[in-house]
Amino acid sequence: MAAHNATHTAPAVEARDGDGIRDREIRMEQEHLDRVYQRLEEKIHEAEFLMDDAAKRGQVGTPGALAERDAQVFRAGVHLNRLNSEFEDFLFGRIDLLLGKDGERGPDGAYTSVEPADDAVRSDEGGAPSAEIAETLHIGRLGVLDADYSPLVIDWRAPAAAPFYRSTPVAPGRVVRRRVIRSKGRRVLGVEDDLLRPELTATLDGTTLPVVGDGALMAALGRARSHTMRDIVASIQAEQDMVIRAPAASVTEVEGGPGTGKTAVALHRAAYLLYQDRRRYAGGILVVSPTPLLVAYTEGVLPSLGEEGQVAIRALGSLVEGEEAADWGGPKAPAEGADGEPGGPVGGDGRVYDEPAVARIKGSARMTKVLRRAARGALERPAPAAPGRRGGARRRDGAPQVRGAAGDAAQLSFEVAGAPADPAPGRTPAAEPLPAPGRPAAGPAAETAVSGPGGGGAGPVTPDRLRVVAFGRRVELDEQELRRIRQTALGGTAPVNLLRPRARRLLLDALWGRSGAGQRYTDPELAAEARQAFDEDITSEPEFLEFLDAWWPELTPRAVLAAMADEKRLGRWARRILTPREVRLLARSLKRLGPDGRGPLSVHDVALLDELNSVLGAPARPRRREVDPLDQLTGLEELTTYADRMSGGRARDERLREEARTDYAHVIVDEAQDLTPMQWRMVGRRGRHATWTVVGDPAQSSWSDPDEAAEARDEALGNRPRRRFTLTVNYRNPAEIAELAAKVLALAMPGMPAPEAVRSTGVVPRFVVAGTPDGDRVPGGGRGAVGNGAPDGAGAADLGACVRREASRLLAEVDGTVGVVVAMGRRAEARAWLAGLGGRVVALGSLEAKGLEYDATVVVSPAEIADESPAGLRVLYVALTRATQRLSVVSGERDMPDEAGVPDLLRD
Ligand SMILES: Nc1ncnc2c1ncn2[C@@H]1O[C@H](COP(=O)(O)OP(=O)(O)OP(=O)(O)O)[C@@H](O)[C@H]1O
Repeated sequence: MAAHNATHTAPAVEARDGDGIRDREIRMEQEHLDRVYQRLEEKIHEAEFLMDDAAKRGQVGTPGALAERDAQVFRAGVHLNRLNSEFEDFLFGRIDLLLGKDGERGPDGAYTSVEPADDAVRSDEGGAPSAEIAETLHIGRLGVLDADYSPLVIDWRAPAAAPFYRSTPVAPGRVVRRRVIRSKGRRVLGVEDDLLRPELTATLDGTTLPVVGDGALMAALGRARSHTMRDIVASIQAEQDMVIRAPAASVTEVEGGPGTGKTAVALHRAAYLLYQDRRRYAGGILVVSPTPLLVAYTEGVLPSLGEEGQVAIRALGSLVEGEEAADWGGPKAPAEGADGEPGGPVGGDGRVYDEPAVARIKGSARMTKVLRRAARGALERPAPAAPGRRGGARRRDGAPQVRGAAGDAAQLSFEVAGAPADPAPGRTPAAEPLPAPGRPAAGPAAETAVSGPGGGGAGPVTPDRLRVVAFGRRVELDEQELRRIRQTALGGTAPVNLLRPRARRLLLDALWGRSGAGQRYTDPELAAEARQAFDEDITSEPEFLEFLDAWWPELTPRAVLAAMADEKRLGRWARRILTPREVRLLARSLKRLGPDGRGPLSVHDVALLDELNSVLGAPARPRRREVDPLDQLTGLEELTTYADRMSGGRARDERLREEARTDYAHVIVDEAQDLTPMQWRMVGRRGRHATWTVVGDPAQSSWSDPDEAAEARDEALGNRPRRRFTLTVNYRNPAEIAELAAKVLALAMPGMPAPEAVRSTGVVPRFVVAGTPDGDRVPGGGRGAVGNGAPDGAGAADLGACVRREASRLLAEVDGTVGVVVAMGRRAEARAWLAGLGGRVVALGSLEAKGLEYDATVVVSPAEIADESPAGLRVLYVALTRATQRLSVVSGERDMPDEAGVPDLLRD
């Protein structure tokens, strides 16, 4: 077994005893747990009394009493909820401590000093050191004080609990013995001790301190895995505890290889921060995970730590309000059948997944500029391919002309004719002449005529002419002038949708200028009045608003993405930024969206939408009152009590706050190595004023350009000071599996140290070759492998049969889960291979395996996984490091296995 530098050491052997001592110790802990539950019950009664009392106060009826009642009900409700929670192991730890140096106690009743008093340890006559235990603390998920305020349980996040995690035999501080208590509900099942001062003869209440068990960490690591992650609160290791309790200020960066507990630590840190400063962090912590699968796997951890609903755990594809990527684990898109080409439509399994070449384009920081240009360019909408008659009473797309009412002070005439955004050189826009003004030149007179919106799913085409008859004169803004106005309005970097008022003003300026009306007034005040009336008349015409809607449409991010599916237009926007091939791939992939922008999104599309959201800006909207459908029916407001209304209002406020939240107090990024530059920009927008915890492993990155991503990461994190930590111990993989994975690490990132595995199972990985008879395998091939020679032209059927056999074998060997990891392109196939084997086995694409773990894994064709993308070797490293107990590697033809079945990539 590999040595490890974690804190749990082999306890002092002489202190061990048989089952008699164990049973006695369990009994003692049971008595303590009974006391804790008795106290909890008292607290529950207290809370219930409070609620009851508060309800009575409500009957008094004064507003002050009602508000007080609300506050009490709220507080008592929260309290009751927490106390009633079913904890699997409410109490899980205990430390026995020497007397503290200064003998002072903190608010929780525990001694505050970390170091022992000078006279805490005596030397007996023979020179053997001995000591009396001065303090015993029990550690649990919540703090519980006795009626006399002495601590029955210390919250695991309290400073007094830190020595439970931090003490090592090298620096034990005051801790003599650390005990992990295994309990379920109200029953203590077992205890596991570590002795941190084995040289000491310690006594508690006059009897020698016994030591029981083989160490809690190993017991925790050996447990079968389910489809959800467990908390590690009972066995957090010292180097992990340093991260969890790191001060929240600035940026905490954590690196560590597979299985070093990065995800676990990040989640425990969220719980710790809430404990430390609930006011600051409540509801304001965002945890970003790469996939919905990882979200589902981890989302039970915080509730198990007593923190429910305070922390938002979101997959990268779900960060934009109202949008969700139809990728793995996310909602399925309606399947259209895969066409096998990069960036093609939806895959056969209804999932939207961008091929690496497309993902690389969409994730690149270069997209920032392309999107900015696209958002401006998409204001112009080309006409449909076959133009109809234009001008006069008809638009060129054939939509009927609309006649509107004339204004009061001035009658105006508009004509709007659609035209392509990019007219062929030399084309002169033709328009029918407008009817002559219907009134004498003494006053402004005209009739109104404007083409209506419509024409194709993409909305109206861009009008290329605006004609107004005002003050008896025809005023016209032609295509060139309109374009000039648009360019002027677009100057600067303000969000496009917010520039509409500016564009409107520039249009009016131009019309006013052309009308020559300004010159008629020598008195500036009269001129200003006339101008105001002119503006009001024009802008009160619905036709003018229609023109504006068509000429400066309010753009949605999806509409802009859809516009980018036009390769020609995209080519213009991406000039000198993307290569023609990239333009082709990108446009092709965006064809998944219809002309109106509707359609399934990939996880990378979501980051593009978020960027567009900020480039476009949301126009201010009049607030709409929320109407209860019942009110609409009855016309009556439902009768509610003051408190009901208050709590309803509170719930609604909370919901609105949650929905609108884009800025968090703390952002935790898991698997940070995988964020593309565009995703960093998206996440960065959610933590502009936040402190950060960023955990990741560069060796597991599936992004092909780490330098570009690092730049975007720096930008998102800003110049806040950073505190760096490295985790070095692999708690997931046994040494036998870690050793094999290290070979791929050496290829993927030469010189990168692999984390040290903390345990060994004695079971070496199995190597199996598809297309060879299963029964012929010879145990004990290279490195203990099992192999049976080269493949005999293994096809997909052979591969499938072989994988199924391996999965069945592993299901019989382990109690928990089995993960079968294949190249992304084989996901649907792999699911079919495993059909009928039950819920313990899962098929995963290599990118989906990120962050997950299984009792056993089957890694299918390392060569296929490695060849799938430029980051393929790192992706393979991820696949090989998912197992907690057993690993089988199945090779196909491409893997070039040797006679022992070991594929080329995994040989020395
Ligand atoms: N101190 C600990 N006590 C018990 N189990 C632990 C401890 N630390 C980590 N583990 C376990 O090790 C496994 C790996 O942890 P985790 O998934 O957090 O690692 P990771 O560094 O995020 O891995 P990866 O980079 O591969 O995603 C989990 O099963 C976790 O519960």
